[in-house]
Amino acid sequence: MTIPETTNTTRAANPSAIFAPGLLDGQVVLVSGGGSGLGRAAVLELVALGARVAICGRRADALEDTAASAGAACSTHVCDIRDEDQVDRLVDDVLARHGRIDTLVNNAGGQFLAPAETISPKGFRTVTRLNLDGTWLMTHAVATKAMIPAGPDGRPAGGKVVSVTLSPHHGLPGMVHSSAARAAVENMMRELSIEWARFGIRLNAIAAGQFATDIFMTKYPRPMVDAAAGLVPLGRLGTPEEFAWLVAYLASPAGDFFSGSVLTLDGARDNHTGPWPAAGSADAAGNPLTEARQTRDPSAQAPR
Ligand SMILES: CCCCCCCCCCC/C=C/C(=O)SCCNC(=O)CCNC(=O)[C@H](O)C(C)(C)COP(=O)(O)OP(=O)(O)OC[C@H]1O[C@@H](n2cnc3c(N)ncnc32)[C@H](O)[C@@H]1OP(=O)(O)O
Ligand SMILES: NC(=O)C1=CN([C@@H]2O[C@H](COP(=O)(O)OP(=O)(O)OC[C@H]3O[C@@H](n4cnc5c(N)ncnc54)[C@H](OP(=O)(O)O)[C@@H]3O)[C@@H](O)[C@H]2O)C=CC1
Repeated sequence: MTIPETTNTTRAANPSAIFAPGLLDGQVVLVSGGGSGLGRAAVLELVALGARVAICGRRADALEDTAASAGAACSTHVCDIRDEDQVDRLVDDVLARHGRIDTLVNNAGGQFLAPAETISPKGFRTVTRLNLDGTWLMTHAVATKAMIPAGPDGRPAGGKVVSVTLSPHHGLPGMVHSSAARAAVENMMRELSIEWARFGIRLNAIAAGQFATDIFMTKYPRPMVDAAAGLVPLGRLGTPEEFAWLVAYLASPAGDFFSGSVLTLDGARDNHTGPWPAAGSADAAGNPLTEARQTRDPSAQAPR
């Protein structure tokens, strides 16, 4: 029998640049896709703040690599989140190892870029299974095994779920499958935030804009990657650390009143494409065009 650990006594090498050490002492967080990119950054931040973190993904080597940086507070679990039996086993293993799950971070996901008319039924299913079904399987298993059952005080243990989705919300051309699946995940979080409030479970989504992870920089066609920052009003891609800080914030007591929210983290990409003023909206000096004030003709005023 594995004796559950209670504290993270081995702090990660790099302290948080934002939060106080010990902010998440005693917490256990499960991060899917913790072996790379945004998930890995979240793991390192959570461990730095005192949490014990379980990470899952399909590639053992990627998970081990993150664990080597995170230290003894991080356990690795090979699991394909699309497979119900593997997800069941994962959650059992994490509970056996750590004794509880306070926060689930549904970060595992992805898609391929292709014109909608070329996407086969299998291709569409592949992406929706990963992003929607996988997120549901993880959320349901963690809720029913760790958060709805009674905690030490006899009441439901409660907990938090943070699911990664996608900005812009108005559709990302070439990603119809993912645009559809992420919208569904956001509504899943909203719906469950109502149903499961009675168990003390808070569920939110982080709609990530474009972030400079290794895979983002290498998977997609170069011209698109090069153009991406220029489409963001703030003029740059997000950093994985900025994502990790928001995850840590939500996991902390400061996040306790967030539920059913979609937090868009995208440098304003959801609201406008590109810098402002846009082409055609600036004067010769580059300032936004302004309409001339209307001058009122007093003689045209209606008699009292
Ligand atoms: C000027 C405009 C600028 C725009 C700037 C922004 C542009 C980009 C914005 C991006 C925003 C989002 C970014 C991110 O999410 S970055 C993180 C990405 N990470 C991942 O995607 C990781 C996970 N991904 C995967 O595992 C795979 O990509 C996949 C989702 C496909 C799942 O892999 P799996 O191994 O399960 O699947 P298969 O490879 O076996 O494929 C199964 C079937 O899927 C179809 N398919 C797969 N790839 C393609 C492809 N490239 N084109 C078309 N169809 C594809 C196909 O039907 C496969 O079956 P078959 O092999 O039998 O044909
Ligand atoms: N980077 C960006 O600009 C944006 C990213 N996102 C989303 O944020 C999340 C993280 O992205 P990012 O870090 O950039 O990309 P990564 O590809 O590095 O991260 C995806 C992670 O998910 C894991 N994963 C994929 N499929 C499965 C599966 N079936 N079962 C278990 N784990 C799986 C991968 O591990 P493994 O391959 O070992 O299974 C990988 O660690 C993804 O959901 C992504 O789509 C959303 C918007 C923008």
